[in-house]
Amino acid sequence: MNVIETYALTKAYGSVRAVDGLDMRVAQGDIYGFVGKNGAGKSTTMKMIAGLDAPTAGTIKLFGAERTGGAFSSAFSRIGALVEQPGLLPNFSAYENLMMKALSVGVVRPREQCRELLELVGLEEVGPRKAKKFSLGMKQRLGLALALVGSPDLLLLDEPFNGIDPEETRALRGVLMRLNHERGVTVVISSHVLDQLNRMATRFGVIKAGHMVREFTEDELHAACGSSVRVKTADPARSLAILEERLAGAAFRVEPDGGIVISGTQGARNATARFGGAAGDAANTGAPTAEDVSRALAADDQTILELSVLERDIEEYFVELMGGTADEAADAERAAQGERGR
Ligand SMILES: Nc1ncnc2c1ncn2[C@@H]1O[C@H](COP(=O)(O)OP(=O)(O)OP(=O)(O)O)[C@@H](O)[C@H]1O
Repeated sequence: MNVIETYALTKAYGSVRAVDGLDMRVAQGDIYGFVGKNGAGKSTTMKMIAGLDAPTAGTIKLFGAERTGGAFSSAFSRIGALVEQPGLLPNFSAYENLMMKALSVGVVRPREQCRELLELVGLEEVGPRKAKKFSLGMKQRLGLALALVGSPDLLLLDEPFNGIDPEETRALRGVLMRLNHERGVTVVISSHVLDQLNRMATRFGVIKAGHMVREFTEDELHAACGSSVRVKTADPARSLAILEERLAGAAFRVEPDGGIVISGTQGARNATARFGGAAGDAANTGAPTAEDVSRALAADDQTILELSVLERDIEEYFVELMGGTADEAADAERAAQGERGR
């Protein structure tokens, strides 16, 4: 079941379309990495899904129930959100912060839940210390605990790793993975820093200028980024037909110059559409080797003009989809590390 579905979701601030016709699908049990450059529209999307902002147009379905415009939906009670600032009461302790929220949302046995949440996020020892004295990482973890009050089924986290050091980052990642594995909580995490998402996300959505560029699973990511073989022959259409027949299970993409790229599942449909062939549902069984490709073509006397093995870096792949350059990605990573060091 999909926990989140958006259809042509749009948010305009005056002439700025922060989110522009976004289609998004998050399935139950996903850890969904929502990736995009600064200003791509991640926060605005998260706010609309959390019910903190109303869409200008489009539809949001939560847990299968539709809502349009800004209408309230009971689905919101199943969502925990850490979007923008954690919203802590600075002069209260961690426990008091949690208790206020637990009482305001009517949690049954609030004391037990608050103690359990403090333990889950590793803040059980902080005692009466006021939240304003906490480190950034501790504030993030308390923000996460607040989002978890009421035991939500869906957690929305906007840039949760921003500004926290590597140790805190690891601790936070561990908590999120436990929530997902042990309690089946679906987690959506937005970030422009790939490193953290890469280590935990099971699905990804890449947003660029307010619209979804692509959604894919972890396996599809690795298939797209694994090594692949590129071959150019004198008769690309015939060569493609031969390769599809002899290398069943691989995926094929035809480039504008007629070069055929053989890899995992990515791009299989392009090849099929272009030559009207029948690539079928190619499962990712790993890319065939250059030898496999040349042997298959040689058996049919195809003339090979070029043959090469391509390696693709995961970060480069994301940067391509997000529409940036590797230098920009490196700058963003340095900026994030700077914030973490402060
Ligand atoms: N309240 C607002 N009023 C006007 N423009 C806004 C508002 N909120 C967001 N925007 C604009 O909408 C676009 C998308 O912003 P958003 O914060 O959703 O992006 P983002 O992907 O979360 O970026 P970041 O990682 O920097 O937070 C940006 O151009 C931003 O300047």
